[in-house]
Amino acid sequence: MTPAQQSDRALELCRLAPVIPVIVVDDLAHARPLAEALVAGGLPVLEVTLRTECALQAIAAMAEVPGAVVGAGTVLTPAHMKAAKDAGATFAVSPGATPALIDAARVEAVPLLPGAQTCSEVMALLEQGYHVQKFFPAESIGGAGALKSIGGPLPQVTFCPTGGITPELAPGYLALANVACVGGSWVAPKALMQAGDWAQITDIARAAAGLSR
Ligand SMILES: O=C(O)C(=O)C[C@H](O)[C@H](O)COP(=O)(O)O
Repeated sequence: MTPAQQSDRALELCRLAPVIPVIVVDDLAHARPLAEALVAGGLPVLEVTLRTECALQAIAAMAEVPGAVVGAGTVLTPAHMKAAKDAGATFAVSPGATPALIDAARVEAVPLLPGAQTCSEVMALLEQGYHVQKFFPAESIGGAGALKSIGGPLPQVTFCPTGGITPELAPGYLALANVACVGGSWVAPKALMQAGDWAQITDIARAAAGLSR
């Protein structure tokens, strides 16, 4: 799968909803009800970060939820890429990109949404064929203003900004021509997961799914 084909698929996923939940699962028992709650609220594309012990099992559990499109986040190495694919992840997100990771995405045929911060990083990824990229950590590196400026010379790159984005900040990103969707953890708050308040998570997801772009 070429980088351009990976980005084509990433763009399809980004268009399914305005927000991709960035999920940290500490307790495997939360995986299925969380995925059900988010899908019910209108957010089908789920990024499960490989930051916890049970992340791979959580991906497998969520992948069984009807309507869920489950991918892995915090994919840093070829080993992560392979493990994520084996668990059932259908896409991978990374805060950055390395030659080894890009090679692994091609070998494993997993669409990668690679991260970039600077114009040079954006250009290097574009040179390889990645026309859809994650802009991370969005709020710390200039926010929507920076992304709008990058769109001047590089309008052919579409972004999923992530990092520090809140429901209040999301519309400013979604209004930009070079933003397809945003990523954020606010739709899967730890406290509500621990409380098992899936109904409230569905409400938060519904509000996020209703953001216009
Ligand atoms: O894990 C990764 O691959 C990352 O790049 C980091 C995440 O995108 C951010 O942690 C998003 O979290 P918030 O800033 O709370 O919305």
